[in-house]
Amino acid sequence: MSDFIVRQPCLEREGAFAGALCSAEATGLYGVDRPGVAWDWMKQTGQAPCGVDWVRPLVADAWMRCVEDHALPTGLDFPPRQRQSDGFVPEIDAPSRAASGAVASHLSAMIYDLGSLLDDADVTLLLADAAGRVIHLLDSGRRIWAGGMQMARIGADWREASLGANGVGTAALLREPVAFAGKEHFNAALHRCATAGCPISGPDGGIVAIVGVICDRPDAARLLLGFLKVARRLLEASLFERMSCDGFLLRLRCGDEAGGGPLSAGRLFIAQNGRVCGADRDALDILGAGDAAAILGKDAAATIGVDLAALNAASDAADIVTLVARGGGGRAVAAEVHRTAKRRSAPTVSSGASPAGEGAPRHPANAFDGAWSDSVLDSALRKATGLQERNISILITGESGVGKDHLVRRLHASGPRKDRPLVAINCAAIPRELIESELFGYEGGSFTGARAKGKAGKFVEADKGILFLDEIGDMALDLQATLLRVLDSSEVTPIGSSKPIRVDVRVVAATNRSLQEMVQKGAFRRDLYYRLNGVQLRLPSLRERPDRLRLLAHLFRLEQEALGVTETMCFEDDVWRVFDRHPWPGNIREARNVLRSSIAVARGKLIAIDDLPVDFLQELNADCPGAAEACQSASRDAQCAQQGDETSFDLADWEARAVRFALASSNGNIAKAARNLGITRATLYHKMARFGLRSDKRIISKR
Ligand SMILES: Nc1ncnc2c1ncn2[C@@H]1O[C@H](COP(=O)(O)OP(=O)(O)OP(=O)(O)O)[C@@H](O)[C@H]1O
Repeated sequence: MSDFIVRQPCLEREGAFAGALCSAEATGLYGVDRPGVAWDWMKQTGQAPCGVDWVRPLVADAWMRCVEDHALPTGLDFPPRQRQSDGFVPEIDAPSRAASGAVASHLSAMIYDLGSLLDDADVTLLLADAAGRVIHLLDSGRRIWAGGMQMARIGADWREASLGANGVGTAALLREPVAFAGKEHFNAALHRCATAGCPISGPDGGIVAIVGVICDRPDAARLLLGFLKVARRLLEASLFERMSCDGFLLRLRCGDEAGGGPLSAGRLFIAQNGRVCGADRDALDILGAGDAAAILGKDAAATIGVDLAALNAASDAADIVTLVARGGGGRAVAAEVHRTAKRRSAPTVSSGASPAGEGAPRHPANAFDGAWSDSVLDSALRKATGLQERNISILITGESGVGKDHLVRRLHASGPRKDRPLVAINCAAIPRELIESELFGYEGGSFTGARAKGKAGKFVEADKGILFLDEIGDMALDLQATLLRVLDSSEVTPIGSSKPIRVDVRVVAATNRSLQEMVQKGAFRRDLYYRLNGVQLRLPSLRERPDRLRLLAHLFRLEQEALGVTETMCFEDDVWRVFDRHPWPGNIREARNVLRSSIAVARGKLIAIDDLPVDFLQELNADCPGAAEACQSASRDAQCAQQGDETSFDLADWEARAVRFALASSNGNIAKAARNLGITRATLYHKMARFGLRSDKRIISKR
């Protein structure tokens, strides 16, 4: 195709302009892939076409910047620019520095919710910081690009200067919604895709993030852009909801009082000093403020014609005020006025109007605050708290180890019942014959072996608090009927008593089994299922979570703290690759164990693949060559160790690692560590002395 173009004189201007691409119209070629022709020409000549109609002006400008400003190579499939020395951990951490922890995590949670709208659409939804580096990524990145893994991952750099013109990076640079289709992308690696990006503004008008979509259908670019514009409204409205200020909230009405009807749209905040300190996109549109900077931070009296005296009077009299829109010849806009006070604990959502790009000055809220917030957990927690307040039963589902119990504890700690008891009962762990007495209590002497004074059941213990029914799928069928009765009547009758006791409990149930399937098979009562399943919150498995590496990095820090490691440790790049590809059947529980074990076993600050537990490596798919080799080598090592082949394996070293690991995982408990190792305590003390280990947490502080 490229040869063809160069040999076609009609595509190039003659004379003084030789070498420049002529207009597409002038060629008389119709039905050709114009961006494709222009891109091939750019590949051939190393120049960006300028002032011609082969590509949209937006694309031509972006290509020009790529060639002239960013000095990117033309006609290639190139990886995003990054420092070769960058390891995996900096790649994960870097973007979070560019976005406020609170804002990024709030948006990530929202993205998670939006992602569910796109479940079957085969698109990848991402959130990037204001410059264009990915901080959250959802769904089918892998499916779309088998070969594009480097880009479809958290930490990837989508800035135009790094990856060439693309929806996300160019939207960040231009600060406006942008979509690219197929060969409109500067980088050949993106030619199979459509990419779109849309900047998200905070209430103060500054860009806080870019929401982007990638999909493997180049013709879907416009559609993606439409979706993103809707998503932007939702995200910005939700950021506005989080804002608070000492002053006034104005709810604008679109039309004049006579003709506007009940339609109300647009909100803005005016602070006590009389300045406009926040506005949503609708308010900016209604007030004709094309650029947020035209009114944000400005004196309200001077810009929209309303002063503090008018606001005070209107809010006292529950009256409306009239604002003057800047555009449309000073059109009058009616607004309700509400006095507001700053929520002292509210996280700031201020973004600062920091321009995209490296080295741009940043508002303090955009600086990395070191806090990691689990967007999945936060989103579930938000939903659960609302449901709890409305007395709706919550059923938490998800594989073993995904954090169902953890979620309930967080829900209790942060919810309205935090000063009341949280009573957990594991329905799988209590013998069938005892569960009724455990749940409902009994009167003294009501059965053989019963305490003389009787016992209050879990329902009574949990009165005014939360009762957590874990592993509910394991409850016997006949008991399910009794449980349903109690839930419906809010009364329990202890065994041996005829006096019902009224209880006020919020019930949260959890299971890793499919209750729906159990209902179909008749193993779980349908009526109880509906009673418990007011709303179902499904926690995803670790392998499904696009942010798993960030979560692992966070858990890694937690484990180091728990083990009292004082020096900062990190993983080799290969280890992160293994973590990324691992199926994690034990989910977060497994992750914490693996991280703890590798910290304990590692000999230096850098943790390598052979510091990972062998069984963990064995769980890996064979398609992860590095890990498979590591796994083989670890198994070989273990075999050699068993066979006493000291030429290829240092047995003492292996033994020392095993001892350190056993001590760390038993938290310094000698008896437990010895049991786990299958040796006596005396032998363990002997070995500890030989390896210079102590029984407290300091054993794992690095040499
Ligand atoms: N978001 C999280 N941050 C830190 N630790 C977590 C998180 N979620 C879970 N964990 C930890 O992972 C381990 C397993 O979590 P949890 O017991 O809540 O899982 P589960 O889904 O209830 O498992 P099971 O179904 O087997 O009972 C616990 O040690 C818990 O503290």
